[in-house]
Amino acid sequence: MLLLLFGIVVGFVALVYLFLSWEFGFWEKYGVKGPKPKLLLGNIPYLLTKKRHIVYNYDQIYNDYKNEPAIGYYSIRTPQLMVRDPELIKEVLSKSFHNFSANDFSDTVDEKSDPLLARNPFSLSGEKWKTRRAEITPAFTNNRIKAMAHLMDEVCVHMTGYLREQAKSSNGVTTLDAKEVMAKYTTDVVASCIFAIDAQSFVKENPEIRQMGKRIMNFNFVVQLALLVTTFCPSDAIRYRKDNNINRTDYLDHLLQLQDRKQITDVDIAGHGVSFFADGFETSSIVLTYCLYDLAKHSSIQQQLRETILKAKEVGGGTMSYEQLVEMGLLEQILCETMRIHPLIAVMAKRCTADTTLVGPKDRKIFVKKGTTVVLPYYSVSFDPEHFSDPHKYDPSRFSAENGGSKVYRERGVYFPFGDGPRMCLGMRFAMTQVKRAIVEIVEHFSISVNGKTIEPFEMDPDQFMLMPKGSIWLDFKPIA
Ligand code: HEM
Repeated sequence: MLLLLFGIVVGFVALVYLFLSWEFGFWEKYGVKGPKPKLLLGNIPYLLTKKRHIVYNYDQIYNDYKNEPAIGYYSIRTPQLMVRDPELIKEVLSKSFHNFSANDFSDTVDEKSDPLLARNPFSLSGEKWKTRRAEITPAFTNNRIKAMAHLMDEVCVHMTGYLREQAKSSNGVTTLDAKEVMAKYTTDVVASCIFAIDAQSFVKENPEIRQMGKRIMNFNFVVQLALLVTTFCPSDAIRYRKDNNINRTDYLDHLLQLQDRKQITDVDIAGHGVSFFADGFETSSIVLTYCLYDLAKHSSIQQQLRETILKAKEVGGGTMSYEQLVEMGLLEQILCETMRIHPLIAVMAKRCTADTTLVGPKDRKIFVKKGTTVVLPYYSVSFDPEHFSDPHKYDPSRFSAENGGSKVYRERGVYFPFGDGPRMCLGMRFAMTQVKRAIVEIVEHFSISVNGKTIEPFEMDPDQFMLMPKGSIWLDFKPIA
């Protein structure tokens, strides 16, 4: 009896072992080099142990295989491919898009249990993705964003008032978690642009919509999005606008026109609204936080930007036009460098949608099987001295017009903060506008410096999907008289 029990246990352990290690010869079979995986953990141990952020595992793999165009590794037990060569990165994002048209987690969202997230282009593939993307693309034209710019102005007034108040009650300088302040700003802008509501993040102590936003970023989507929608469902806004014949050139207006033309449902509208909210506020607030941090660290660049802003306003007769804002060269360079030196994500993960062979330098052939996850190591590429000289140095001038702007790096396949190709970020123009508007507002009215509460050098927080340092970023805001 004891022997039988022993046999069952040994058999079970052997089965588990086989299950976990079955695929471990995969990359060797296809002649793709890569690190030896560990049982249970594969090559991304931080995924399970959470000792550090997974970005450090990916970065190690990237740097250990400098001469390989692509590296085969294992996520727990699953073979995945890291594409390292910039030409191949371009191939995956653009040239061979038909073979890599899905995001890694596309189609994992169930439309029945999560009808709203299932309408986000980010989580779709194939025809459904095409349809949803086509539905909202016209909402992000230059004219539509220009028409929404005054909503950003309104939020900026609230933000400046809030920061001034905070400074007044703290002897002239206020120390704040910059990420929290920037999230208030982007939440209010996005809520105003989608639902035409004033979320009052700078007024209320604990605004409901900020609470929802925080929970959305905890990835407990099903419950949270339902909550968000029941609280802020645009149905009331839709009914009100229809009943009162109100026309505003905002996102909701675009969706209502779409409903007239294409018979989409209220749930479709809510889905698009929630997508905009989820995609729109967190990403931009992190970029904003990092940009303020860089300016706080480099006071001469901060001052140079302040002078540029004041000059532009002088030319504009005391105000800055939308065109002046989006075309301000120095601000563009500063933001490009922020998005390089502080990547938001470790890797961009795509799924191979048809068996294909990538051809690397020296005619190196890499077979990619349908279903394989292919990651593009944005973080590591950004710090690769082969692509960016002195990569850890903050230097906005590398993106100056004389040096060819961001275009040169994009064309080389080494700079893609918004992705590239047919799935490139839909909200890029909107994001850049809301980020630029807030930077201009703060730099014009406040002198900013890094507070000692910020833990440096940064160690990325393993509990967050997007790259944010542990303890957040704390800045001192001092009003300029
Ligand atoms: C600075 C802020 C932002 C950054 C850095 C950013 C970055 C990205 C990236 C890297 C992707 C993946 C691209 C790819 O798969 O090739 C993406 C996709 C997307 N982004 Fe953004 N994003 C930002 C802001 C926004 C905003 C404000 C919105 C909407 C209001 C938005 C909407 C989307 C959508 C809908 C997709 C999915 C596109 C598709 O799969 O077809 N993003 N974004």
